[in-house]
Amino acid sequence: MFIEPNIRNTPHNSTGWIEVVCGSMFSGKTEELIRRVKRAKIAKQQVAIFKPAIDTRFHARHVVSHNANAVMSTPVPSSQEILKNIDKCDVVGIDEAQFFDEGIIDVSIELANRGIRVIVAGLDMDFQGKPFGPMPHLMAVAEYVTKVHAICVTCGDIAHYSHRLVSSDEKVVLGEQDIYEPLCRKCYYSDEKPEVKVSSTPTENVNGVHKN
Ligand SMILES: Nc1ncnc2c1ncn2[C@@H]1O[C@H](COP(=O)(O)OP(=O)(O)O)[C@@H](O)[C@H]1O
Ligand SMILES: Cc1cn([C@H]2C[C@H](O)[C@@H](COP(=O)(O)O)O2)c(=O)[nH]c1=O
Ligand SMILES: [Zn+2]
Repeated sequence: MFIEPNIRNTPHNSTGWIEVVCGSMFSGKTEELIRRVKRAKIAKQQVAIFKPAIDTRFHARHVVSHNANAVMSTPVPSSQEILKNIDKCDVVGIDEAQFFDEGIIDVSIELANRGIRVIVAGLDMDFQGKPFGPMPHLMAVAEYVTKVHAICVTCGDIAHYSHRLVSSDEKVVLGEQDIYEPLCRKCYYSDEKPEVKVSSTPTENVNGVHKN
């Protein structure tokens, strides 16, 4: 379990840093982000949480985990909006970071250089097993990287991949268990993995984002 190196910014350790929490879908990234943020609040720290505006699956103004744990957040259309929405705060949480533009890297560095603890959660890989958006760069510049894992729905092993169950080559297709399942390496690369369903017609298309 991740233990905060300096939970309190005393005059002796008033430096910022970047933490990345990454893994497949259902691996507990959001739960871990919420856990860290709640502990910061218990330590009477000022916390601000952001998520990309396209991610409205559960709630527009909350970051919500798959087991219904939730904290208030500000949806923003771009990474620059995070800087505009920061007042006085000690900790900034960013969920679904894979959906942000590349500017999220400099924004995270800028915040950490200002003395803020930045906690970034996101998918390390897309459904094809390719690095997702700004995540690899964020992992490189972070002081701390935590990889979390789901349970493979086929064999019960540790899952590292998000297998898409509908046929679409779009990088971004928002969805849940109906569209994705977490698989371990062996099951993901197996020829016997569950067949991809014929593409369903997207019900919504916001800025090129399909929402099934
Ligand atoms: N196959 C699975 N493996 C692990 N957790 C799962 C699985 N399917 C559903 N869950 C639920 O998902 C929760 C994690 O949700 P969440 O933090 O939102 O994950 P993430 O943000 O990584 O998608 C777990 O605590 C568990 O209740
Ligand atoms: C693998 C993969 C996922 N997505 C989408 C599906 C969900 O809406 C989010 C991930 O949410 P979670 O909090 O990690 O469960 O991302 C996508 O658009 N493209 C992909 O390849
Ligand atoms: Zn497996």
